[in-house]
Amino acid sequence: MTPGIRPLVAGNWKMNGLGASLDELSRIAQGFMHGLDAETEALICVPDTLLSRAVERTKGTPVRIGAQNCHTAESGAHTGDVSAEMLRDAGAKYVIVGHSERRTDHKETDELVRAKAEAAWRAGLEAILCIGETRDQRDAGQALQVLSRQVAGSVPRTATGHNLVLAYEPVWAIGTGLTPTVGDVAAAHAHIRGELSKLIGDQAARIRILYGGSVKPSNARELLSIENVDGALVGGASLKASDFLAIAEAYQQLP
Ligand SMILES: O=C[C@H](O)COP(=O)(O)O
Repeated sequence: MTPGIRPLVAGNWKMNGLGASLDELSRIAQGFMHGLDAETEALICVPDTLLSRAVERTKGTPVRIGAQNCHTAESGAHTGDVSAEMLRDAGAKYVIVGHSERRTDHKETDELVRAKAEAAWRAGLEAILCIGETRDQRDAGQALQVLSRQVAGSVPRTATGHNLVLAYEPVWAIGTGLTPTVGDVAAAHAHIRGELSKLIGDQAARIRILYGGSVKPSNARELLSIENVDGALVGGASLKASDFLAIAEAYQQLP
């Protein structure tokens, strides 16, 4: 946790969820309506096909809806792509950019990720920008170096605490049940804050840095209590309302 920063617990449904999964979303929204601390911001990033319906389901609740990717252009001849403006039009408030699955599957570079963050801002969305090292990079002792390169290459210099959230997701921890040690998470987050500070100065202290990678109810409290961890980006466990709510509750119970 970082004093003075509102924590964010965000779910990323990835390419999961048909209409029926909106019932889980309704349960999440109910959980935040009744009993969960309003100090913790809640967000679910759904597939584009569910955006409008998800916004409808969460209307009047504290849960916000986001998307998982956007094109850099506002409109044009880009078959199959969706612009940040279109996501905003459908009711999204956030968009994830540079998730490692997109960096790998679609060969997204730091430069492209930076352009997507800027496209998100042009449309009035907040960007959740993902960075993180692979297993090989960690084993080679290059994790912090990789994070430095990704921050310098993909974070626009106009980033502020109002338009950017950073997510540290070690690639090897995503969907594997593995997590870094508390010491490694603390070192990575402190390093990211330092690199942000070199890039954007004082605003670095205002930017939320989420941890992502196999967050579940049983490890949420430990992970979320680490210094400079300002919330979580949750994949698999965000598909089940009871798990997602338990993760958010873990945050609420921190001293
Ligand atoms: O965006 C979320 C992350 O990729 C984490 O996924 P996971 O919680 O299933 O490991």
